[in-house]
Amino acid sequence: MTDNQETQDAAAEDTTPSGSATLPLRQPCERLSCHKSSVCSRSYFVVVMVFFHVYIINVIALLFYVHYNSGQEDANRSRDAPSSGHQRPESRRPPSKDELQRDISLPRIEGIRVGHVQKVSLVSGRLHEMRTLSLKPLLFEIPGFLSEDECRVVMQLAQLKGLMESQLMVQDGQEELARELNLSPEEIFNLLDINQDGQLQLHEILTHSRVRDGIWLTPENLREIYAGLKEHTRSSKTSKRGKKDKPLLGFILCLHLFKTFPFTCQRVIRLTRLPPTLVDLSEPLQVVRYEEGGHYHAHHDSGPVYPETACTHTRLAANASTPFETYITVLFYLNSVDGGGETAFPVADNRTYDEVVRNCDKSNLRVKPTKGTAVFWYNYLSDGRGWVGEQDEYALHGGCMVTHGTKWVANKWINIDPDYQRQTRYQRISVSLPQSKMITANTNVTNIKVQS
Ligand SMILES: O=C(O)CCC(=O)C(=O)O
Ligand SMILES: [Fe+2]
Repeated sequence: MTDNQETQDAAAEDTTPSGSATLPLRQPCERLSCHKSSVCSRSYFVVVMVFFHVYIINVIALLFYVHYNSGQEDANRSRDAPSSGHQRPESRRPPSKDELQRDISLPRIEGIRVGHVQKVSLVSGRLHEMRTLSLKPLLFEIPGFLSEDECRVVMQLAQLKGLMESQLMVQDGQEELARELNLSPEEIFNLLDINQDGQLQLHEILTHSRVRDGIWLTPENLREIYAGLKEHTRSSKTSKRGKKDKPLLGFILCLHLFKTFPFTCQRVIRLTRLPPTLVDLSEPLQVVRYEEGGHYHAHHDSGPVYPETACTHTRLAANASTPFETYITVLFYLNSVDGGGETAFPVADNRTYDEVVRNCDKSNLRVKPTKGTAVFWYNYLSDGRGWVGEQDEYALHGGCMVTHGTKWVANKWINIDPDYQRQTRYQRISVSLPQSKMITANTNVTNIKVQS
């Protein structure tokens, strides 16, 4: 034994209670050659055992983590999966406690900085780009959100609906539009048959009974449509389109939207990352058409939605004392406008403007309408705890005057009651209602306003 070794062994025996204080003094090969009965080997044994246990615990924790996460992903996937064809959204079944908890939190997209582009997965097999247009309000632009075909169909359907508003019977000229939609009677039936049970319940027709703000089809109107449809469906197998089509054609436009918009709704959920229940229970799409000279003065969308003007589903919860607010606006451009028609945000990112803007040119930010593009913004700030805070004054916006051509847009307003308790109560009641009582109007074009 060398002097050096003796010194080191002495040091090893003179160890602290943990026994580890002397270990770094040894060379690795020397440590291995320690005698079994020495303090050194006992400390080693303890250290190795500790490491071993920590390792095992880590492995177990990792396995738990992987298991838990894959479960979450499955749940998310089934939640996010586009409702193919005629499937109803999952939210129709009563949610579990966990789902409810998740469904009442409000994630917010980060804007990062003006001009920042992030990829979003809205449809399978394709990524969309989402560009931050302003941070105040938090405003994004997504080119190509709707396809050309989708824009066309929404405009045609809205046109048909507009024409239908005066009467249910199809007039000359409307037939041409209806023919363009090219729907077979079976397709019409399918579109009506929301729950796909092969039968038409009255509530499936009632869902679309709102003609325009505050005006509903009468029970008599509905009975006529219902009778006409049954007759039509029966005769359609044997005869070609004939006179019987007529009462139906006016109605197609409401129904067809079921086919067109569930996907839009799904995309909005993916885009905003909001709980599906919330989007599902919000107002139906509203279509707006501006003729030349048409414009919309600067305003906030976040005004309350009162029962007289709220759509079917919001009527369930909204009453004069508990109005819902428009938390998010998603605005779709259905066509590119030949001249003017920009959506203006007069005070975006810079509160320099102190009067109601009448001149679009002076707005801080103007978005040019481009077919298929969607823009969306938050009308409310966050309260910092994941819930609705103050109304965002920067969300002031308007539609500039259309100088050439026509402008078509559609609004999807996502409604929320800023009162957390009321909102959660509302969601709980709505999602646990049986489907037949659940009034789902989330895919209905409700109105055409001409702003002039
Ligand atoms: O037409 C636009 O660009 C804006 C429309 C709008 O703000 C609205 O309909 O509330
Ligand atoms: Fe607006």
